[in-house]
Amino acid sequence: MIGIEFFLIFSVVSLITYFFVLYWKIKRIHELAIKLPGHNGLSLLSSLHIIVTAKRKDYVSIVMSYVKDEYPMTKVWFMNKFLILTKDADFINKVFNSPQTYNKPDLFYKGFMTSKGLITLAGSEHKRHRKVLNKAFTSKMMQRLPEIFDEKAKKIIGNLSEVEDRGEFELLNYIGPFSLETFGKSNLNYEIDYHRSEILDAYERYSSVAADFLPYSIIGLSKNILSPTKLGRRIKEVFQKFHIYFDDVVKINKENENNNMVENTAIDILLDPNNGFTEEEVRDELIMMMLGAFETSTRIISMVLMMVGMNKDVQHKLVNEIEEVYNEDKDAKFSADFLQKFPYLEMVIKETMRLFAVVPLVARETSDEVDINGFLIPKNTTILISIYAMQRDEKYWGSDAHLFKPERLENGMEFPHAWAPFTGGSRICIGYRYAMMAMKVFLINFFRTYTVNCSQKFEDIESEMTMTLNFLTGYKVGIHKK
Ligand code: HEM
Repeated sequence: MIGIEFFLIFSVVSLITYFFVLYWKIKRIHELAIKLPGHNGLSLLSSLHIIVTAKRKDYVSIVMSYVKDEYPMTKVWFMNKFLILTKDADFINKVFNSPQTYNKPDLFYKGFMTSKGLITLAGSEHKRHRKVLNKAFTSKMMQRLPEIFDEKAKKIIGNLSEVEDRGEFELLNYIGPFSLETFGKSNLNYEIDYHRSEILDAYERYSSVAADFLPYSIIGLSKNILSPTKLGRRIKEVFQKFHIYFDDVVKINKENENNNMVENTAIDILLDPNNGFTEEEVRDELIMMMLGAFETSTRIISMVLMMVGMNKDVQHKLVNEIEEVYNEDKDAKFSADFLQKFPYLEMVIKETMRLFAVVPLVARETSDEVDINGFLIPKNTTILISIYAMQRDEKYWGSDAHLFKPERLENGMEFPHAWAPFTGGSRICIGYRYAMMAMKVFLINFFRTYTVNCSQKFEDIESEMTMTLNFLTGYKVGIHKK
């Protein structure tokens, strides 16, 4: 009897102590959180309710409904974890540039992705990797890219002849090879054959497990905890496939050390012993770079073709711009300078990326208390940045913010920080200029050969938000030879 009483008293005292320590730890966070503007936001119960009941396709509208216009942030409590959600351009710009908001939260990134690549690395390790890898993306390195992009674009456009004048077809199957094969040739010194490559199978499995894992990551679970479950085993299998593939790419590069196509590509830099990367770091960087490059570029090119296919006036203007440039010089070769001659094309791409932020939500974690535009944000706060909501905010883009109108960019942007599909600051996408160049080269080649039509109505597009934004309604267009 005494034993049970003692046990009960001990348990109650332990619980009280536990909650007291927890409370003490987060007291300061609470004190600061209360002073931040806005209503107190989501409680634990409402956060849980959303996570349990929401479908993936609802995530976009849920985020949109919680980023309020009247406040620069929405507060969310999850257990003892404090999060803020924001779409405020000035606030976001400061977050991208503050040393105290340099790191990523555990949420999705560390719990799921590989740990030694740029997307997840923290602090000085990230800085070291980034400084070295930046060398693969300098202006000098960019000069060799248009030729590779042009060769691959012409190959894909050749393949498109099998679907020309045959009604609408799914674009991703044709654009995917362009993004993946250019990535292989320019970053891995490796010719990937999209249709025969195991990497595609691994990638498709990855997309599916990443989406399934998302709700678990929000409640703080990592792939290690899930390892005994079916999902855990699927995740392990996907990463094993990536490892086998990239180990092979590394092996081939090492064997061909002396006859590399180009020096200083990403893989050359990673394998250079002077840079001191471990085997695991090399592999993780390659996986992350591929994940960063492939889906994003494929989706944006496809989205641009759909937008142009829906807007005859835009197509007319775009084709005119391209024809005028080539009328002046029929045999013009692609180069960074040459690509400057297509300002309307750039507007069309940027407007598509504004409406459809392919990475809709990014996150940072405060490593210390930090003043962001006059608001003191507590240490260990997760800042969720809704690029999607910011890029559709009427405050920055006017009452027609929800419409596709490349002309709005004619005289530059009134609020340049409100356009951030590659984010900003020191963790801005490393492939920003690479991606813009690749997309331009592909689209110029495309519009010299084909016209495009898309019967879908803009307002009927349904999107889902996982790690990237995806059109649930597909990416269908028809094409006609000019
Ligand atoms: C349209 C195409 C692309 C878009 C929209 C895009 C967007 C992004 C975004 C939003 C981030 C996250 C930055 C952050 O958390 O602040 C990112 C990071 C990254 N992207 Fe891209 N990306 C694209 C293409 C590429 C390409 C072509 C490559 C490689 C060749 C690439 C490699 C990376 C890497 C390695 C990172 C991590 C950078 C770091 O944390 O230092 N991306 N990208």
